Formats: sequence, structure tokens, C-alpha cells
Amino acid sequence: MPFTRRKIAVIGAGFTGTTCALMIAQKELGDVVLVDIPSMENPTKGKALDMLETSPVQKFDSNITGTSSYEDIEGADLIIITAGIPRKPGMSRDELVATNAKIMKDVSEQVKQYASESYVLVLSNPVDAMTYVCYQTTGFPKNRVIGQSGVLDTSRFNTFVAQELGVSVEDVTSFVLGGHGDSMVPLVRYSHAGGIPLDKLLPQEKIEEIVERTRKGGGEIVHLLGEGSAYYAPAASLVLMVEAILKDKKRILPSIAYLEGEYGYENIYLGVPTILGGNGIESIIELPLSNDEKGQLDYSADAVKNVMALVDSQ
Ligand SMILES: NC(=O)C1=CN([C@@H]2O[C@H](COP(=O)(O)OP(=O)(O)OC[C@H]3O[C@@H](n4cnc5c(N)ncnc54)[C@H](O)[C@@H]3O)[C@@H](O)[C@H]2O)C=CC1
Ligand SMILES: O=C([O-])CC(=O)C(=O)O
Repeated sequence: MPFTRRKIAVIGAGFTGTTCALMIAQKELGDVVLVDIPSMENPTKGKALDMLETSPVQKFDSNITGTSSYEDIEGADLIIITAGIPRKPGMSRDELVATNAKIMKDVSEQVKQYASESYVLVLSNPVDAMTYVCYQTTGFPKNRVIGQSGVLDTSRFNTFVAQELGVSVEDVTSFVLGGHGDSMVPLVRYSHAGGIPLDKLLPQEKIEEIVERTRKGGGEIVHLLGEGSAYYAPAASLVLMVEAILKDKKRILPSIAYLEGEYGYENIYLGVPTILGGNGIESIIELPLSNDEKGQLDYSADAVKNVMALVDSQ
């Protein structure tokens, strides 16, 4: 059998979707099909063509097409769902739940119909609950329905740490657990720069400032933009996860995963450390947590459960 190219569908051709599509093509991870609603068909085709026309300059051979027809995602290996509305300044992500749950359900039905073997990465907010909607609607196994939050939240944390220390971002590693909201749990105890624990390098109050800024990192960008929300770092985070899966890299990355007993939680999608590889979420890593860390994670899990209950009651 000849080798074939990977097919990656990006649903939602807005800021995050298009940025992600271009990054995927630049890395030649596969051919990209960008999908949006019928009234956006021409702009979606136009964005795809414009991106494709960068390929001779940027030297990539991935194809990029735009469509509003779900038949075009037929047989996709991987689906990225960014469809939905972003929040406005002053809003929480959870306030998007009613509108975006409907969109997520519609999109997930199409994914189930046309790409039943695909791996799905969800970005739309409130992302923990939207990943749950996608899981329920597609009926796909839990290792194939994955949400993105922790790679982005960790990237923000690492950015602030590197800035504060005046060192390379490449040397900073950390973990952020929990829901993608202001109650997320940056795990300072598991954060290092050059292998040195963070609390040996920065005073406690500086670390607390960074934790707080990370928790509100999405809101900081929403406020600065005035309209819409972050898209460069979210798209880059998605692409890291795409690469981990399509190249079977077995990366240790935070993912929003369906928990069935891990960390003491049942039937909830929550951000936890995972091994991401060719089979999606291949396993969940259970880190030992202090009482304080577990208390913070419980609080965050409760916040996610409340939003999941809203989608269950819709
Ligand atoms: N989980 C995370 O870390 C992050 C989540 N987000 C979320 O991602 C979502 C998208 O954000 P942006 O791309 O900035 O928004 P955007 O408004 O630029 O793009 C969303 C696109 O979805 C499309 N859309 C709406 N309904 C659709 C449907 N039924 N089928 C296909 N497409 C549909 C819209 O026409 C629009 O083009 C938002 O909900 C935002 O809050 C954004 C950044 C980070
Ligand atoms: O803040 C938002 O609404 C978008 C998002 O999830 C993020 O940038 O973390």
C-alpha cells in the first residue's frame, strides 16, 4: 500500500482555526481542510487559498482547502474543533456555554458521520465542558476525544517565569492542572528552570504573582485585544498536541482527559498530565498531590462539574 498524507480538518475558520491551519501546513503535518458555516464559505475558501499561496515562499507541500461542506472532512485522521464564539471583555468562559454547546453538538454529529475513526482535539470554550459534549455526541472512545488547555496555560506560566528570571524559555518546565478557568492549578512544586525547583530561584511572592497572572492569562489578552481572545499561543498549543499524536511521540503533556477514578474523580473532563501519542491519550499520569494542591484541584473540578451539569440539563 502506498504511503498517504494525513488529513487534518479544522472546524471553525476564525482566528484560532486559521492560525492553527497555517502552523500545521508550515510543519507539513498533513493536508488541512478548513470548515466553517455556509454563510462563511467564500471567506473560508479565500483564507485557505491565501494560506496555500504562502507555500512556495515558505516551502511546504501541505494542501489547504476551505469549505462549508462536511463531506470534505470524510476520512480525516484528526479533527480540531475551534467552532464557537469567543468571550468579550468582562465575561467568563463559562458564559459561552449555552451558545457553544449547541455548536459543539452540531459539529460533533458531523464528525461522527464523516470521520468516525478520527482523533478529536477540542478548543472551543468553556473547553472542559465542550470536550465532554463532543465525547457524548460522537460516542468515540475517551482516548480519541481530547481537550486543549494545559499546554497553553503551562506555556503562559513558563513565559512569565522565563521573563522574570531573564533565562531561556527552553529551560523552564512546569505543569498546570485542573479546569481552564481562573481556578486552574499551576503546580509550583513540579516547576523547574534548568532542573532547579522554582522556589529556589524566585521569592514566594513573585511565584504567587506568576500563578495569579497565569490563572487570568486568557482574560489579560481578552482585555488587551478589546474584541476576541488569544489565538497565536492557543493555536501553537494545539499544533504541539497534533504533532505528538500524528508522530506518535508519546509526549508528556497536559490534556483535558476523561477521568474515571484518576485523581479521585469520576465522569469528568479535566486537565491532567497525560502521555499523548499515536493512540491519543495513551495514559494519565497521577502525580502525588499535597493536601493544599488536592484542595485546589477539588475546587477547580467542582467548577467544571457545574458547567458540565448545565450542558447535561440542556
Ligand atoms: N481552550 C483554549 O485554550 C482556548 C479556547 N478558545 C475558544 O475557541 C473558540 C474559537 O475562538 P476564535 O477562533 O478566536 O473565535 P472566532 O470567532 O475567530 O472563530 C470561530 C469560528 O467558528 C465558526 N463557527 C461558528 N459556528 C460554527 C459551526 N456550527 N460550524 C463551523 N464553524 C462554526 C465561526 O463562523 C467563526 O469563524 C472560542 O470559543 C474561544 O473561547 C480560544 C483560545 C484558547
Ligand atoms: O480567554 C479566553 O477566552 C480564551 C482562552 O481560553 C485563553 O486564551 O486561555
